[in-house]
Amino acid sequence: MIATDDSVMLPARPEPIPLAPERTAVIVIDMQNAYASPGGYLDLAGFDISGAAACIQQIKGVLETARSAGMQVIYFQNGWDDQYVEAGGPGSPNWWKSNALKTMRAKPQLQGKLLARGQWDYELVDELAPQPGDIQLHKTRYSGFFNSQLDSVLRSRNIKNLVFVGIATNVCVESTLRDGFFLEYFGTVLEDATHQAGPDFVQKATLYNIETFFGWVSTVADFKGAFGQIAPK
Ligand SMILES: NC(=O)N/C=C\C(=O)O
Repeated sequence: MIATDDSVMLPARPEPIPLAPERTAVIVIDMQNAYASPGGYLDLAGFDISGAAACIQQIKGVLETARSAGMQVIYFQNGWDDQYVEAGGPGSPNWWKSNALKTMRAKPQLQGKLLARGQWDYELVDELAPQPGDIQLHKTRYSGFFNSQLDSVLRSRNIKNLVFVGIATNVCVESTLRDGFFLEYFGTVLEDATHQAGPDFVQKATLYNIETFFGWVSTVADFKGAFGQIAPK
């Protein structure tokens, strides 16, 4: 952990973590209609997204606090070109495991609609529109570090700490936090600003994994409490 004069202690499990706002980014994972809106991919594929609306409101509060404290906000959007070339064909495990691709194969009327750039499903939810100064990145696989600009964007800004919010905790949030761990980033997830794809136990399992092996777990209230009074430099 890197504590500087500017660091603020964020209460977290398994222990508080020092975060200097200028060395910290909030990573907003895939808050697209696909993952957070009724009629989006996860909903159509049969996942319970009833917790997504609350998650959106929590993230909104986190981003207001982060921006006013001078933290970089980075949005990810997950998906592919409209021909799904970037999704990979049968030679890619993504072609076999992606529930979006599987749903479209089962329901051909959805072909071209799910997670395709230019479609409603791919767009960020209206409530979380990026603000000037925020960075928007695209990814084609679960990890935000894979084949993306994330690492260079962070290194060029001397950012070492990542605070994660978004959907889904057990897939893209966890994948990105884990890859960040291997690249020497300190990852913290705000548990009540995330939502899982699957039963409740997968949320618990992911938080256990993060807290025990890969990073830290905190809450929206603790994040706001720690950074709510800070003015940007
Ligand atoms: N954003 C995510 O966590 N995505 C999870 C599943 C998928 O994209 O198929």
